[in-house]
Amino acid sequence: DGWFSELSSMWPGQALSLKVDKILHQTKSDFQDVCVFQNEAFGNVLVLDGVIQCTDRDEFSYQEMIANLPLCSLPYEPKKVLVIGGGDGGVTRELARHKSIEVIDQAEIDGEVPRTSKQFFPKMAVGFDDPRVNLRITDGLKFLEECAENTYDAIVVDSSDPVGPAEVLFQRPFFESMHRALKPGGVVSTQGESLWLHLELITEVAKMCKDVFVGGTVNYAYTTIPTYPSGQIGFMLCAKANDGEPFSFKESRRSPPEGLRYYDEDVHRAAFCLPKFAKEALRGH
Ligand SMILES: NCCCN[C@H]1CC[C@H](NCCCN)CC1
Repeated sequence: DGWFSELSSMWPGQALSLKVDKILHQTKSDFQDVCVFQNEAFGNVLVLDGVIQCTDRDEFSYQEMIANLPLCSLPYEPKKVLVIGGGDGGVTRELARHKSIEVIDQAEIDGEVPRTSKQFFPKMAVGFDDPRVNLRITDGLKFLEECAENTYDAIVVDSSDPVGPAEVLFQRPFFESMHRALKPGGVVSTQGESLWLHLELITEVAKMCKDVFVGGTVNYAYTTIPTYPSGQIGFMLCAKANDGEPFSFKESRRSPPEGLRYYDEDVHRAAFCLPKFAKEALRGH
């Protein structure tokens, strides 16, 4: 039997390998290679351009955290949220657990991803079945530039890495368009890469976010997830200023929805406890 190794210039000299029990799907969309294979340890594995996106066994860690760290930090009930990316549907599933939400808009650039997820990851694609979800196959940056200001309580950016279609989602114009689209006090949660692999990038993004979210709050948090390089991944969390109202992501203010397996209040607090080398880098000294 063959093995899949996640070789990438983004993490030189290292690569997670997973045994390929069976290749279930392989295609090339307008944007990227799409592959699904079966692995005895993690179930179905989704790979885009050779990079692991999610697996049956551990996807809940990332999806629950990227959605609940921002939403449970809000001091009020969110009504309108936006997902950029997230074509596998997992983040949408987690947002839909929040009953106060009335509208979940979603902009995913590659229609092949939801199509593939519906066929091979039904437990994630279930997110798209919720009547509040408006999935559009479109470029997230363009979607944001066209949406009215002060529209969303929360925006979740479930992106791939800053190589390929998602590169623009790590740059200033994109964060400025999110800031404009958020209501005062609104929050953003983005796929924020790993402290062990991309601390310089994370530090640059954090600095840029503090400039864009002037008067607001920017924090980095992380979760453990075995199938991402270094076994963990982080989230950049930004809150738009709201008339000088104090705000912090570090305490959850709303109780978590039912049915979670990773996120709770303790995990919320712990997610912001960074190792010394990262704290110092992010504090800018
Ligand atoms: N909805 C799940 C998709 C999550 N996106 C992935 C997050 C991890 C990333 N590689 C790991 C990067 C190394 N820090 C690929 C996209």
